[in-house]
Amino acid sequence: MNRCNRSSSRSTPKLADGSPLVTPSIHSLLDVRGVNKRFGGLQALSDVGLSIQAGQIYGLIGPNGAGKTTFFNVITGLYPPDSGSFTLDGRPYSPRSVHQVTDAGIARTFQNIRLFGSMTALENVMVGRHIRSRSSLMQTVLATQAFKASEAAIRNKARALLAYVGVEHLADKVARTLSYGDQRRLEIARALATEPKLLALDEPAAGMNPSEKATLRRLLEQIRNDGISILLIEHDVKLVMGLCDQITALDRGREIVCGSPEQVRAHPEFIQAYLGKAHLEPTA
Ligand SMILES: Nc1ncnc2c1ncn2[C@@H]1O[C@H](COP(=O)(O)OP(=O)(O)OP(=O)(O)O)[C@@H](O)[C@H]1O
Repeated sequence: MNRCNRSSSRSTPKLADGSPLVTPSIHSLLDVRGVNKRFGGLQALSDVGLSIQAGQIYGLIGPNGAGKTTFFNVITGLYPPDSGSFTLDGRPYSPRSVHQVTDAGIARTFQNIRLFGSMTALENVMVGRHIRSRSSLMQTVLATQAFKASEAAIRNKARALLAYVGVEHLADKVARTLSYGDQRRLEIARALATEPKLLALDEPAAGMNPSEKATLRRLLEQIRNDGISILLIEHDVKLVMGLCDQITALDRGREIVCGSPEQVRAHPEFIQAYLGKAHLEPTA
């Protein structure tokens, strides 16, 4: 059962008279319940769920082998679940294929970066943008005025997205020559090009140095402030605790705790999963 407290832990900014700066639009964006997934004899997920409110950064954490990537892959259409129900933006949602997931409004990045290595940074983002292009095959073949205008718009939007994630100066560089941190940001730009409601990031800070992590954190906060919700798997607990509104911690395929960073940090099973039993035993 998903025991998560569904309200956001962050308070709405207030004006001097105490009224809210913006009218909070709290509604459930993604609701996932009762997901089970078995690989042969291994129960990788047991009755796992989560509820992401619009405007939240939601963290999925847990030790190695906890089931985070499996759950992510189920939500993003890579693995069919054995059971589970899904609602996105109030509508039933079937994550049956990557295309269906993108059309529904979820974009993702991968633990092992999956860029088109021999294409430029700009071309990589244009590929993501083409998914939203309205050009028909005939327009493409005939290279009509409408098609040319659409291509120019896609190029401009892709450039704007590179600027948004801070790598516009690398637009014409071949993707595989970019630094690790820049490749991760490029992957985020490509995912944003599909205009998602929810951006799902699998270990976005992996391999980053502290300064790259600080830049990433600012970027993710910016994306959230611009109205796109985020689900992230991340091993850097400090980053997750500082960034996320709500967190689910998994261990051995089941939810051990779900709540605000403070609630998760204080939970005995979370402490045990991360620090081992010794930490819980009272000192003499
Ligand atoms: N395709 C698969 N076939 C068989 N077993 C799998 C498959 N994918 C994952 N598993 C197993 O399911 C369990 C959960 O793995 P998963 O990768 O989801 O964990 P994780 O929490 O993402 O771990 P990590 O932090 O190391 O990436 C592990 O025991 C793993 O070996």
